Amino acid sequence: MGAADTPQQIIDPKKRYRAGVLKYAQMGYWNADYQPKDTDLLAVFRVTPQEGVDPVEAAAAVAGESSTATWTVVWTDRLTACDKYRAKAYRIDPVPGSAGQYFCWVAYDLDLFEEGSIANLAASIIGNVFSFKPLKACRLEDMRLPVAYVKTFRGPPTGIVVERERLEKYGRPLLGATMKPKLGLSGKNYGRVVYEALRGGLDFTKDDENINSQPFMHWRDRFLYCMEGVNQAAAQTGESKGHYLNITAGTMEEMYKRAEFARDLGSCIVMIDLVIGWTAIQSISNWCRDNDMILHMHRAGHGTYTRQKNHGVSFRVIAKWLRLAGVDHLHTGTAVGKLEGDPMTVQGFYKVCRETATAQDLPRGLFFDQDWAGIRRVMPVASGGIHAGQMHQLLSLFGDDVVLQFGGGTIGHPMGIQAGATANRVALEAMVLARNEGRDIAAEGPQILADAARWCQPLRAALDTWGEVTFDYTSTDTSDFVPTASVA
Ligand SMILES: O=C(COP(=O)(O)O)[C@H](O)[C@H](O)COP(=O)(O)O
Ligand SMILES: [Mg+2]
Repeated sequence: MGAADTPQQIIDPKKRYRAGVLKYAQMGYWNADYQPKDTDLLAVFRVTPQEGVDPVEAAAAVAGESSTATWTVVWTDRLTACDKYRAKAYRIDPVPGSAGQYFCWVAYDLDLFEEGSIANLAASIIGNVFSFKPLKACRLEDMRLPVAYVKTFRGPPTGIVVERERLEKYGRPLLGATMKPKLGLSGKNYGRVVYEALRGGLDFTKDDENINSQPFMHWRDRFLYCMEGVNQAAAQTGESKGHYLNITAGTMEEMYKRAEFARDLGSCIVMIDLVIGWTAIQSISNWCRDNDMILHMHRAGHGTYTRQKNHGVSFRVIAKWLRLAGVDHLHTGTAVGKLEGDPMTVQGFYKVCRETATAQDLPRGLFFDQDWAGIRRVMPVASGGIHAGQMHQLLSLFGDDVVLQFGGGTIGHPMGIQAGATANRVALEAMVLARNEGRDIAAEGPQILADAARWCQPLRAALDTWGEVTFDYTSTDTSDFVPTASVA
């Protein structure tokens, strides 16, 4: 679409390369006839042009500024294969229900990108364009990454299948807990909380995103006491257990040092925060691959740019990049808990993590088919304000391949941490059994939990304490999709 007088690409080289300023569409960054190639990277941006800026020109500007263009004609274009290297905006659609916003579709040639580098991809696609004055706002909604490009990444070092095999845990979600309070515990008390939670029935416990090496607990103390808790709980229960040791630090050298210590203590898993950056993520992923270590990713910081629909980067794009970069676990939302998460949108993130090929699914925010070309699958992590009383909702929404993580919902239990863990384990096993027996757990869930609580006092206490707790707020990040009536 676009106005009939939308500027078209100037073909005559004398006019096209004369010094001066042309519109981006005139420079060739808009081509409504372009047929994307299988090897192209495709992106959908949600663009809000400034008043008076033609949406087509806005789309062309996005294509231009995220590929080869600058604000004026440069003759040095002619020293390059510029027709190929120029990204092409090829389609725009008004966003349903949001006047003044447009979905702009852009195709990028594969040769614009270095193989195996998310840093390079990010610098191109989200490098400058989000500050561009003719746009009021801009959001990267989704990307299609061609198989040829996907194949240049190593992906998750472990993946869902191998993680389950290493842990010998099948047929149910895994259970975890984030340590609380987030900050302040000494190493010894912290290790005790880890032990209690694992002993009570959880598979994993976890450092919080901001636990590194503070004055109250240096990292080595944390690692030593946590592994003591892990080993004791594993020995007493006969189950494999783990604690995500957060190795996030100020330098890469320090992260490697902490990762090596975790390995030497026998930990099966280490953790990093998203804020360490793409290059650090890829480096530590390679280390995990070489050391048979599961890599847990906490998406700390993402909400600063993923949450608002009009500006930033959708988390589905971040999830795609993280799968390529190579993480084994990824926080992807709970839908029912304390943090942002529209159920359909969150299910879209889970599809990105877990499927071998992700089909277009507009109601879930997925604009493209995505072939993952054999790279391993990421275990999503549902965490943030969840409790045993929501078990039926969590299992219905997310199925088995997920870590359900209850921090406050384990440690805040009135009968103690072990009881909190037992409540979650019993709620989960009762719900999985009911589902496997063919019951409709979404509808019958509260009754299934109440029945299980009759012989499990910790579950009874959990339901009495938290059963009524809900976080019913309007989601900000929903897909803007309007189904079209089928023409019979
Ligand atoms: O500490 C917690 C949850 O604690 P609790 O279980 O006590 O609420 C995690 O940092 C959040 O899950 C992060 O959010 P997300 O998983 O959405 O990235
Ligand atoms: Mg946290």
